[in-house]
Amino acid sequence: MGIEDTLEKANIVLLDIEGTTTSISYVKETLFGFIRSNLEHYVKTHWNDAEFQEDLVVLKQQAHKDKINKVEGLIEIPDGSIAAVVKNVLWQMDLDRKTKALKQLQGHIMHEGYNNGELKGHMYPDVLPALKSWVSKGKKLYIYSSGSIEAQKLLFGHSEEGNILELFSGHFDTAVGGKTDTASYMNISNELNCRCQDVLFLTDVPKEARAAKSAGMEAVLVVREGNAPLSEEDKVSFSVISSFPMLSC
Ligand SMILES: CSCCC(=O)C(=O)COP(=O)(O)O
Ligand SMILES: [Mg+2]
Repeated sequence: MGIEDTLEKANIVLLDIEGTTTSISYVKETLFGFIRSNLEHYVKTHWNDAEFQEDLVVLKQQAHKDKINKVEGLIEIPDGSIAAVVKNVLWQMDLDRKTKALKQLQGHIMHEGYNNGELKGHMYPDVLPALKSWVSKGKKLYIYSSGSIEAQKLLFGHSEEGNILELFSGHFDTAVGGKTDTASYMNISNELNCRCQDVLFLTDVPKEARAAKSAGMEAVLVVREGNAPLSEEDKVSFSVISSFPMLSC
């Protein structure tokens, strides 16, 4: 099967963000840099907000789980300690953890940056024209990212190219499961009421591509400047593209 047939066969395109639509440096340096710089101030000024109190409950639940699992380096969160919350979040960010607790709070902190114009979601220049063309051909587009659905909507709702949310038919985050778990892709196909074979998943991470493929989806690896290099085995196992139009007929 040629690479163009891969897109032709799929009714649904499921897209990863970091390393696929958007540079890793935007996520790691700009977005996470904004969160690191604003974290302490955010925690202090939102401490009594209902939304932050909910985030705190989830952070504490995660810390409790980490304690039971003897996670190395864990920063515990005693009641009322702003400093411990900040340290715990920075520790999780240093490890690039994908916990619900971290991603939920990150989404809430970045909200302010997108709303005041300090943050604009990065997209590679080939992404928007390709997405428009795929939608015009009847494809349905969905996002699946470790970033919370709220963070996904902020990025594409305040992108460098404007609000492009209308191109997407829906969003998934780790509420359906982790991105390297096969079951997550089955959960997505169940939620979309489609067969896994109808879905093409685009990602930069071979483990995610393997999980999607094990579920029965088609998966294509995306290489972008700054992404981790692919192994020879990955290059043999998957089609590899360096820009989205490489999939279009
Ligand atoms: C939605 S923007 C923030 C992305 C993020 O938090 C992250 O961990 C990247 O995850 P992805 O699954 O898009 O590689
Ligand atoms: Mg990625």
